[in-house]
Order: sequence, then structure tokens, then C-alpha cells
Amino acid sequence: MSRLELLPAVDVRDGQAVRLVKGASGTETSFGEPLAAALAWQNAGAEWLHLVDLDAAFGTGSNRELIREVTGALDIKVELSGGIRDDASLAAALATGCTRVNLGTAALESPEWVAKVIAEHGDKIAVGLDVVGTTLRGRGWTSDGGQLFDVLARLDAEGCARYVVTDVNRDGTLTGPNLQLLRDVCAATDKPVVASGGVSSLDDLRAIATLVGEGVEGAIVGKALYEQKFTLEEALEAVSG
Ligand SMILES: O=C(O)c1ccccc1N[C@@H]1O[C@H](COP(=O)(O)O)[C@@H](O)[C@H]1O
Repeated sequence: MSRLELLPAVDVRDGQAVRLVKGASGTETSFGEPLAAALAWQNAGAEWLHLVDLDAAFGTGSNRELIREVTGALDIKVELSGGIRDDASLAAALATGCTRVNLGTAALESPEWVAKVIAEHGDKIAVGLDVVGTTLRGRGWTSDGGQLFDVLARLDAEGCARYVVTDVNRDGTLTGPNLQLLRDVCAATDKPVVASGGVSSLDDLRAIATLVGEGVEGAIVGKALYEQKFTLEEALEAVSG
């Protein structure tokens, strides 16, 4: 059985690496230069970086140049998200050299465009399913966007390669992952799932790793790393078995 992939997160707001609580604008804690954070995770052994332009996700601006600089400076794979909602933003995201992009709002508001880009770009496109309960959230997690399992069925039928599943109410709270949500999504799709939200401990990562056989491929880790609940080296070791 394959091992759980870990994706340390660098979320960028106003040029800084930040963590939010439940994705709420205004709850930012700053952790300095995004490039320094990204290089730190790379040097600690990360194979992936989950890189988010929060200003683009919230519609308050863009960190496009900085995102391009960070992605270009790394040797590891980058999953890029935030504000990728049309041809121009998708082209700019893919031109950074990232390994894949993660679409959120567009999957809820522009289903025809998303079907088209899935057909064109295959597994370079993932969809972020950001949920409160089973209600999807878009536009910086401020708007309702339909029911999780309806949208998942539609995206599956269109050939979506992968889903990044975030429990919004756990994100940035260090309260543990929503394992039942992950199980339910895995039961509804054959496509790989990346878990996001709530990781607080090595035991949380070990618990997510027990779901690899059900379809969980990776886990995004944010606040726990920045608040030094464990090191990335310890996390990689914890899921290596
Ligand atoms: O990651 C966050 O903390 C976050 C908080 C609030 C909104 C979005 C957030 N993250 C990422 O943004 C994309 C969605 O962006 P868009 O809707 O496509 O513009 C989402 O998948 C998360 O990865």
C-alpha cells in the first residue's frame, strides 16, 4: 500500500505567509516570507507544497508575481490554488510550472468551463471541495455552492482526477481531521482524495494514513507545522510505514 503524501501549506495574504482560523478573513497570523517558508518545507524533505493565493480566493487582490517566484524557486511539486476561475488565471497558474492546480469557486459557479479544462488538462486539475457539513463553500468560503455529493457526482462524470477535501470548520483550528467526511467522500468516488483541515498531531496524520486504502492519497498540513506541534521530518517519519 502506498504511503500518505504530505503537503505542507503556504497560504499567502498581502505578500505574507499566513494561517487563518476556519478560513475567515481577518483571523490571519503571519509567519513571514512565503519563499522562506516554502524553502524550509522543501529542505525538511517535503515532496509537495500546497500554495494558496488567499487574496485571489477572497477577491481582495492577487499575489501572482510572488506565487510565480515561489513556485519557480522550488524543486518539489506544487499544488496551486486560489482565484483560478477563468482561462487567464488558469494559464497564469499553469505557467508557473506548478504540478497541478486546485479549483474551488469555479467548480461551483462555472461548471461548463471546469468540464472543459478537466478535458483539456487531465490530472493537472484538482477540485477543492471545501465544505461546512455537506454544503460546499466558494468565494473565500463566504458563499454557499451546493451539495457536496451532487457536485462530486457531476465532477466524477466529467473525469475530474482528484479532490482536495477541506472541512472549513476544522481548518486552522487544530481540532483534528474529519475522518468520517473523508471516508464518505472516498466511498462516493474512485478518485484520490487529499485531506485538508484540522491536523494537530502526529496521531492525526497516522489516523488519516489508515484511510489510504479507502482512497486518501495525501494530507495538507498547515497550522500544526507553523505552531511547531511537530516537525515536518517527524510527520514524514510518522506516515512512512
Ligand atoms: O486555504 C484556506 O485557508 C482558504 C481560506 C479561505 C478561502 C480559500 C482558502 N483556500 C484555498 O482556496 C481555494 C479556492 O480558491 P477559489 O475559490 O478557486 O478562488 C480552495 O480550494 C483552497 O485551496
